[in-house]
Formats: sequence, structure tokens, C-alpha cells
Amino acid sequence: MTTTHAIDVEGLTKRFGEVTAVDEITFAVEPGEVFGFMGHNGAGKTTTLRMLLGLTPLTSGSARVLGREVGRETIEIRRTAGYLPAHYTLPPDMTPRQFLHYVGAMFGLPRGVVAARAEALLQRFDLVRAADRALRGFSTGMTQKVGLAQALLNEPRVLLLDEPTSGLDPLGRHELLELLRELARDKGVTVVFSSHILSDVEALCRRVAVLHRARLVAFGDVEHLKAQHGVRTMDDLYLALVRKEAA
Ligand SMILES: Nc1ncnc2c1ncn2[C@@H]1O[C@H](COP(=O)(O)OP(=O)(O)OP(=O)(O)O)[C@@H](O)[C@H]1O
Repeated sequence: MTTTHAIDVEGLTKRFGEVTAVDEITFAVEPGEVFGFMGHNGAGKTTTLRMLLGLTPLTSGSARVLGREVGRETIEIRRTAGYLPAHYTLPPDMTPRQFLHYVGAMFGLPRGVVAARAEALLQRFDLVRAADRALRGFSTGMTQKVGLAQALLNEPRVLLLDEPTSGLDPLGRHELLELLRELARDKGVTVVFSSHILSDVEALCRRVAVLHRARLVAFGDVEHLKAQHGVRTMDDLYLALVRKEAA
């Protein structure tokens, strides 16, 4: 297995008892790309992202994140990765500013560094006015923004985002997509972005992986996949892939 890819997944499988959540999937993500990870509900996207971070042990197969072996080098991977879970419960009594300081301390970052990064992120996500309000009662979109800020606090080289645009209003969504584009282009951050929202994937990603019922049904360049399946839009590509599997 080569280590020049930012993420390298080979034959990755996860079973929960009788349920096969991820079934021998193989794909790679290049450094500095924004990669789309698509699939229906229950396709296995969250489980895959959680395995990459060592949050769920893998059943078989292997994976590397920036050359570090998943399952064996979890601490090193977490240090260089940012993660936004799909479902996020923030500590209700903390404020966004306190929460970011708490996350920074968990990463072992010096206080001054955390303070500077936290302020920049609060500004970036338009959270300055809410920075000292308790997180209890934050709207879905605001919670999502705090989640994104914590995912960026350690200046990750790899960013794994599980449904990051869900819950954001159109402006928030536009700004997030712009931010991800910028992080990849200007800072070389590798972004894996799971979504059901095909237009977001199409706007941002040149390459995708499509999961369907735990299996990888497509992987590669979107334009190439469209040509291969004789379709012109992302919607049609997705439907063609999923219907082919169902047939
Ligand atoms: N801890 C668990 N125990 C048992 N089954 C699980 C567990 N976690 C996930 N699964 C099952 O694994 C399959 C894949 O789930 P996963 O959450 O990875 O899908 P997903 O593509 O992220 O879906 P969604 O878009 O709905 O979040 C589902 O059938 C799910 O019910």
C-alpha cells in the first residue's frame, strides 16, 4: 500500500453482529483534495469516518491516514485530523468560547495559541456575539458552526466532516463550502465531506466515492463517472448507480 495518498482505504469492513455496515471498501483520497463521500441513509458513511479516526474498531481490511495506520496509531491520527460528527451534543452549560478553550486543552495546545485560534474561528463563523452565551438553546445551524470551529482548532491536515451542511441556512452553506475550498487550495488540507446533498458535492468535489448498502458502488472523477454511465447531472449519476445496484 502506497503512503503518498492522504487517506488510503483497502478492503475496509465493519460488522456489528449480524449487520455488515461497511463491506470491503477500497478507495484513496489525495492530499489537498475535497473528496465527496456519498450514500443513502445507513449506507455506511459515518461508520467509515469513525473507523478512520479510531472511534470504532475495524473488523477487517486496513486504512491509513497521512501514512498512519488506522487502529494502531490513533493518537497520531487524531492529532492531525479534525472531525465533525453528524450528530453533535455540545455541553449545554459551556459557552462557545469556553468550549473551544476546553477542546484546545484536550489537544494539549498552549493557552495563548488556543485563545488566538478560538477568536479567529469565532469571527470566521460569525459567533462573536454569541461567544459568551451558554450553548443550551443554540439553533441547529449555530451548533453546527461551533462544531466546525472545534474541528478546525488543531489546524488539522485532514478534515473529516459528516454531513457538514445539514442544518445550515443557504448563506451558512455557501460560506462553509467557500471555507472548505479555501482550506484545500491555500493550506493543502485534505477534506472528506459526507453528504446526501448532491449539489453540495458537485459544487465542491472533483472526485467522489458512493456507498450503497455498505458497498462501494463508484469511486473516481465525477465527470468520468457521468460519461461512463451516460448521464449529464450528478442527480442522474447517483440514481443510475443506486438503481443499478437495486436491479
Ligand atoms: N453501533 C452500531 N450497532 C449496530 N449497528 C450499527 C451501529 N452503527 C451503525 N450501525 C448500522 O450500520 C449501518 C451503517 O450505518 P452508518 O451510520 O454508518 O450509515 P450512514 O451512511 O452514515 O447513514 P446516515 O446518512 O443515515 O447517517 C446501518 O445499518 C446502521 O444501522
